[in-house]
Amino acid sequence: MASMSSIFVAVLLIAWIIHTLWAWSRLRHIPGPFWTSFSKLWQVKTQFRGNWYLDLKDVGDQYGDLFRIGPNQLMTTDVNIVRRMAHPKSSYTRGPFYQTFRFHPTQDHSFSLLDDEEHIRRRTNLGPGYTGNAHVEACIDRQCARLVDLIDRNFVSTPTEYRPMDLTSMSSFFAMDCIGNISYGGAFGCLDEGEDVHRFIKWNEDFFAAAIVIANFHWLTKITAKPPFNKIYPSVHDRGGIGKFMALATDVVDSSLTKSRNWKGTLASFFEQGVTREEAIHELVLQIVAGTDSTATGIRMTLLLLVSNPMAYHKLRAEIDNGIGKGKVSSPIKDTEARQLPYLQAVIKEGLRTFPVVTATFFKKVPRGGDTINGYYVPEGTEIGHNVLGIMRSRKYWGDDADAFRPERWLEADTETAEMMSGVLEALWGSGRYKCLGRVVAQMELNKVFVELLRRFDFAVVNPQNAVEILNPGFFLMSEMRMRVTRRDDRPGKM
Ligand code: HEM
Repeated sequence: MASMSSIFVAVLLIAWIIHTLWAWSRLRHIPGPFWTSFSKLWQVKTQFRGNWYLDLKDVGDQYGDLFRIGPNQLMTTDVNIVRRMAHPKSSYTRGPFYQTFRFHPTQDHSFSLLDDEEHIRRRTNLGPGYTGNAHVEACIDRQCARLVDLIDRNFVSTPTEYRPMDLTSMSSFFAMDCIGNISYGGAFGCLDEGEDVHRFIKWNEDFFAAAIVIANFHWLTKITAKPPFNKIYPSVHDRGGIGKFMALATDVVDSSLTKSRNWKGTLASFFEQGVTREEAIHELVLQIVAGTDSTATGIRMTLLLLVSNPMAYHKLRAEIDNGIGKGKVSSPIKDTEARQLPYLQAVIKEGLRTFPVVTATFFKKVPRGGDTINGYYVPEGTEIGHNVLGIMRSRKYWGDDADAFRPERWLEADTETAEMMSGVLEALWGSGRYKCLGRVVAQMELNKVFVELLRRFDFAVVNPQNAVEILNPGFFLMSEMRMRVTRRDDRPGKM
């Protein structure tokens, strides 16, 4: 007679088979690689290979605008679906993916909140703290000056001296110090000697490698939130990584609340809008994670694309020099002036389009009653994510040269096409009620940094055959982007 344990195992196996077949049949009419209907193995495999964004695009190219990548998970390459899911009146909700990005087992920041009502309330209160005001502009100007100074001191090569610069870390230091100055009351000091002072980059690599796997299996998020597993969360006692930023944020928020320091900017606005102490702390920590590598990737990859496209590089330099000559570009350039430089704006857009810097799934959940998308019925509870690289390289939106970095496309387009293109590119920042809160801050950084660098320096890639190391388990992890930097002898008004 079979033992109780073997009966138990058999029941479990049968239950698993029935569940798997049920999951397969719910979405069997939606195209996608066959095995993705039964398990998340494809996702895990491609994430571990660090090839997520490229593999996802390949699958999208093969299977169309709505395709399956897991038993309950679809991806879309259609910008209208991204907008529809995020529309203020839509009943779609965030998928469990978001909760994995909590930095505390029980406390949420705006990005990790699953409760939509609470998320809208939080965004309404936080929103004014993310505007690009004079305080933000002054902070970014200061960090541009410090970046220039660091390059001047440590990384200028001459015919007799070779001092290569790793642009991956330098761009991260710049973005991190901008946030420090804007929200924490002072830069963290990364740009002082070119050091990851609070070891964020190392933490980021480890965190994302683990978080992406956990995000695939939401039950792990629930387990890790409970003792004893909750020890894996960062703590204010950590000497580096995000725990250190939590300690800094706590200090800043507490001293601001007790008015022992008179903070301007982000925190002042948060408190005016009724953001609580805990909410403010976790939001400041989120800013480091959401606002460092995203913007830094935009800076480094756009610069790489420019350096690899001499015509675009020289056109941009000429526009900057000309603007300086005509008194239309101050030192440092004002945000309002940068917006009036058409080629600069085209370069920034084209850089973000050709190399979209944020490639996470951002899964949303289909509401009660299901939805019909592009003729396919999609049952409620199905998760749908953004195929960002697919959207930004789709021939449907960008034409046959979608893969090429060509800033001119933004200047050649007629008004209607240019509006369509800008609208599609906007999806890079998410959409509607989920849209990036830091968009204005990031844009201001991009508006300034290229001008401040290119007016003084020239850049050349050291290893064109392997210009940068890229791993993408869902987010970009980059290293080793060596640049040879030289001082411009022909710089306008030699500063
Ligand atoms: C090029 C730079 C950036 C890009 C492309 C980008 C993109 C995004 C995207 C795609 C989302 C999520 C959208 C969704 O859930 O559907 C997001 C969320 C967010 N980002 Fe950014 N981001 C950038 C820079 C920044 C910066 C500099 C900050 C902070 C200063 C920031 C703060 C945030 C926050 C707080 C959220 C959560 C918004 C919410 O909860 O609704 N981001 N960002």
